[in-house]
Amino acid sequence: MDQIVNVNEFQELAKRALPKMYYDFYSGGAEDQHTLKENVEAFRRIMFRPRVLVDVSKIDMSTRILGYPISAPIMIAPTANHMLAHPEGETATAKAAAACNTIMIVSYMASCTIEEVASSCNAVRFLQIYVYKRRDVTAQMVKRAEKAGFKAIVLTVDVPKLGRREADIKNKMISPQLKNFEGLFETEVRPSEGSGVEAFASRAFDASLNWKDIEWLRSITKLPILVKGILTREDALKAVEAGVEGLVVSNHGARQLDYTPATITVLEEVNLSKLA
Ligand SMILES: Cc1cc2nc3c(=O)[nH]c(=O)nc-3n(C[C@H](O)[C@H](O)[C@H](O)COP(=O)(O)O)c2cc1C
Ligand SMILES: CCCCC(=O)C(=O)O
Repeated sequence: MDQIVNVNEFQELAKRALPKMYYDFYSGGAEDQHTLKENVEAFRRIMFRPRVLVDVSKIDMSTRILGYPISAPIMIAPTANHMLAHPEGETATAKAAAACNTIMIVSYMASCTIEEVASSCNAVRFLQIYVYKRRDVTAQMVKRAEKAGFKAIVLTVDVPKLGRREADIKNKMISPQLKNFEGLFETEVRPSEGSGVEAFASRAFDASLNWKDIEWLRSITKLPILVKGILTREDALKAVEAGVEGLVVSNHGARQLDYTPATITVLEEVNLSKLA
């Protein structure tokens, strides 16, 4: 770790350290993985236009998200199953967020419980949620997050069905039972063929989720609501109409629908300050 000088080097180290099934789950995209490549390539096409002889002896990149100060406009996106990579799981990620003065969005599919993450440090935390057909289970998670001092709910809206992740299908990827749902809901599914994560998602996720359900979410929580997975101006406008407190423009790291544009390329289209 001491030898790392470029963040991209982490990927090669992770490949060496992790079982193939888990490395493929973390690093893979859906279908042809066209959008996965585009997410990187589109960033590469953006070049700097440097201006010189400006006093940069003091730089302040801090900003605020929902009123919470963060040291730079970088937050931790919700990602499932951190314990597949490290025994401390999301509690270690939360400590890193606290050390960097940023916000962690804890995944609904986290390996550690909401309460474990909350008591590990004082990072500002939001909870990402999926909506299960068993709405009572989702409602319970939201209540637990409120009680544990989470500051917002991030509703991920781009998984009506799990993306077709071909590596997970080939590896017969199994995600171990998630502690948050112990005694409530079985999350470890072992199909005889294909991806256990996909089999779980099609059993659990509510594919009927739609804009009206923002009202349902509003009725069960006082926390601010962010919608994650917007890629078009039309949907950004609908989210504003639905009265949410924020949007996360995202193609889910190319893990959902393939052949969507790279997220960075739609930011301008979705720019809220330009929405009329
Ligand atoms: C291994 C992995 C697991 C993920 N799990 C979740 C998840 O549980 N919930 C979610 O909303 N997004 C999940 N994502 C998507 C990320 O939150 C994020 O959208 C993606 O890494 C791309 O970043 P961007 O949205 O900032 O472009 C996951 C991504 C990866 C790589
Ligand atoms: C069953 C959902 C898995 C978490 C997720 O959102 C992802 O892997 O992208």
